[in-house]
Amino acid sequence: MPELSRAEVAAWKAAGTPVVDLLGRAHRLGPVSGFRLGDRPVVLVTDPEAVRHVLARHPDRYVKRSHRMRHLLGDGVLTVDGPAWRGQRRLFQPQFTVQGVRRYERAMRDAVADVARAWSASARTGEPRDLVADMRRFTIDVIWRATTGLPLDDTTHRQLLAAARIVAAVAAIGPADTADLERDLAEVDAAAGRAVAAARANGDPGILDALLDTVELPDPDGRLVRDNFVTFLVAGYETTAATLSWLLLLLHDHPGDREWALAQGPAGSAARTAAIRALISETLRLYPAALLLFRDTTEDDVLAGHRIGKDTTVALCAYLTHRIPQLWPDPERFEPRRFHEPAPRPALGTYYPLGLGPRTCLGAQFTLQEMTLLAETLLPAFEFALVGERPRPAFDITIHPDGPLLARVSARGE
Ligand code: HEM
Repeated sequence: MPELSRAEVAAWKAAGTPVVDLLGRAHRLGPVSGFRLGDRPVVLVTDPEAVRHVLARHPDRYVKRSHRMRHLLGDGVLTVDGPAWRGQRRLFQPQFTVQGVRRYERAMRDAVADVARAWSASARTGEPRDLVADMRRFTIDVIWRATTGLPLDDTTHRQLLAAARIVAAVAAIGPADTADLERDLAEVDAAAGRAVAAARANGDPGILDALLDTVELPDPDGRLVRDNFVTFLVAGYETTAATLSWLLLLLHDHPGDREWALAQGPAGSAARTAAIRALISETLRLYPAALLLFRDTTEDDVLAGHRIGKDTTVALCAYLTHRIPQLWPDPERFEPRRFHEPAPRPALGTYYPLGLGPRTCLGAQFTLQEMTLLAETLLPAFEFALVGERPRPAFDITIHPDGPLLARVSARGE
């Protein structure tokens, strides 16, 4: 297998450039390539056939092992593997189908209405807003409401933002300050405790109900329900907020595409929804929020004609697959019509912002629905003009804007 030399990896480290540069160098060697991080061999996979092999055809040979986020997420559905994972996934699955997520639509619409109210107020005063902060608050609000039935209050918002600091600290290469980590964990746990209590008291259906009602997965100390609340928060808020921030920035730069989507049909029509979904799909192609998916091999295998040994770490990078010109002509261009009929659906393994195979994103329909509802409400009602510096992509655990997206919002009539 083609491999980056230790000298090339050392040169990348010395240059201090983002990890995506290292990945890009390895990717140029071939569709499956290797490099070493310290003593650890890593195989980078970007080729669609190999992506299918790892994620969809042989998930038993390529498994999730010890997760860096275990300290924060505990034994929730994202981190565990084997029978423990299967039991939780089976329990939650019905709530996250296209039908299942309809039960959270009111929570989502109420959260969208709060954003629209805040934007209307800013449109009247002309005060710029940070749209990244707005999208973060919105996505936390949706998860909070879908769990508890209550709107997000400022204390809870502040406490749950601590989860993002923990994720960043664990992902950072240097040693984290454990005192800060423990303090942040206590903040998250305080809010998680209130979420679970409110979920138990709430008569409406919520995302934790499957666990609260079950006898299949006993949870006497309430740990599993806490772990899954934090899992849904961490898996669902920064990823969705980053995607919505990129969507707003891309539409700011490509106003013609926004007008195209709105012109496909009147408000509430299936035709308009399909076009808005195409805007979202193309945003997820250019900025698939989860930068890398990791798996470990349980046995020797042959991947794209290369032998790889047991206990090798495999990293899949949708960001690089989504920019292969042979798969995606003119890949850097924002072109939502790639995802709009009569365009064919992308072949399996060429497009996987939400993963693939049995461990595909549990919240896929949930996130698509919340993003669509937000876009359907805000795009026809507001214009926004950037003020200040334009954020660039930061490549951490997620691909997110590296700073605020300051914009002046104004009302527009449809
Ligand atoms: C744009 C937003 C989102 C993106 C890009 C995204 C992406 C992903 C990806 C790529 C995976 C697969 C990870 C792997 O194979 O290793 C995943 C898994 C997961 N996601 Fe999402 N996600 C998003 C939103 C959400 C939301 C809103 C929720 C919850 C409400 C959620 C819950 C989960 C869970 C629980 C898993 C683990 C599933 C399992 O292992 O069985 N995600 N997500």
